[in-house]
Amino acid sequence: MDADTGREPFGARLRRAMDTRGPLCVGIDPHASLLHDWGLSDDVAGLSAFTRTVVEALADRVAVLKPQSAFFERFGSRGVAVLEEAVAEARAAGALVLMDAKRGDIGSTMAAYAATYLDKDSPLFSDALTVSPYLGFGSLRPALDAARVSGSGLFVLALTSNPEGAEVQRATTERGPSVAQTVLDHAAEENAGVTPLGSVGAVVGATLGEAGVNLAINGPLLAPGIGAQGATPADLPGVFGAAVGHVVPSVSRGVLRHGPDVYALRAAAERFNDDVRTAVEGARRAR
Ligand SMILES: O=C(O)c1cc(=O)[nH]c(=O)n1[C@@H]1O[C@H](COP(=O)(O)O)[C@@H](O)[C@H]1O
Repeated sequence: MDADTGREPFGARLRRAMDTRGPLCVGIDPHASLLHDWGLSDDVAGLSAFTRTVVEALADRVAVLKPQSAFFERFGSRGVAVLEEAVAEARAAGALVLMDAKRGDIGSTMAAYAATYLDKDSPLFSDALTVSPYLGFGSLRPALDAARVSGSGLFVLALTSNPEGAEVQRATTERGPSVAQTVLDHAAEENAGVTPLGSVGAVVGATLGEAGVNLAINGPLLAPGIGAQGATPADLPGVFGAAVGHVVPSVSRGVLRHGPDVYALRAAAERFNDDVRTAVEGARRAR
């Protein structure tokens, strides 16, 4: 328990969930093409049916569910209402909800985003939030403070899975290290001394081949890019090296394409979890 908040911090809750349920995070990304493939209409009714099915299939068994806010926002306030319901239901069923909204703004506006996702009285209150540090890591301070108060987590974009990210993230700072390394160093400072795992995570794409940065941040490493973007669980040891035990591999379409059958969705998630465990264990034995 955190002495100040009385709530178990996100990092500790995530570590336990990864150890008991497996490390996989499944993204809830209701693409129009997936709604079509599931035989659903591309409207709020289709969005709602899709989201309920994913939550019913997976919230009681995977460690993390990651709704991608954009796919809900595109339907306006009624889409956001579907998102609110999904967050509450997934959390009630035992999944940790990572809201993928990639928020980032100047401090005072960032405080409003923090109130939206990291205040326990907000309708969109989530266990963790993805944030962008590209207005300067310090601009995230209101979110870092709010997360600490509510026992929530943050995942800060460091090296994203898309090829366009490199021109910003691999650029070197005046002090020498890359921009991404500077972000990771800030995350490490936030997590210093925390056990068993800090609550400030970083996003590092599974597609990178080799991260080429120091990933020892004492926090979770969200690894998107598995499945539809071409990476596989077997790539994880090569990308993450000694930090692979802290990796939360994230898959959206690679699991969702197996719906709408709930058993097929469960089987797909289980296969990814098994493949990740095999890859991580193999890397541990080889060390
Ligand atoms: O933060 C993320 O989740 C994220 C970061 C990143 O570097 N790359 C990335 O693809 N994502 C998200 O992860 C999901 C990937 O979806 P799939 O490619 O279908 O597995 C999408 O919701 C992306 O927005």
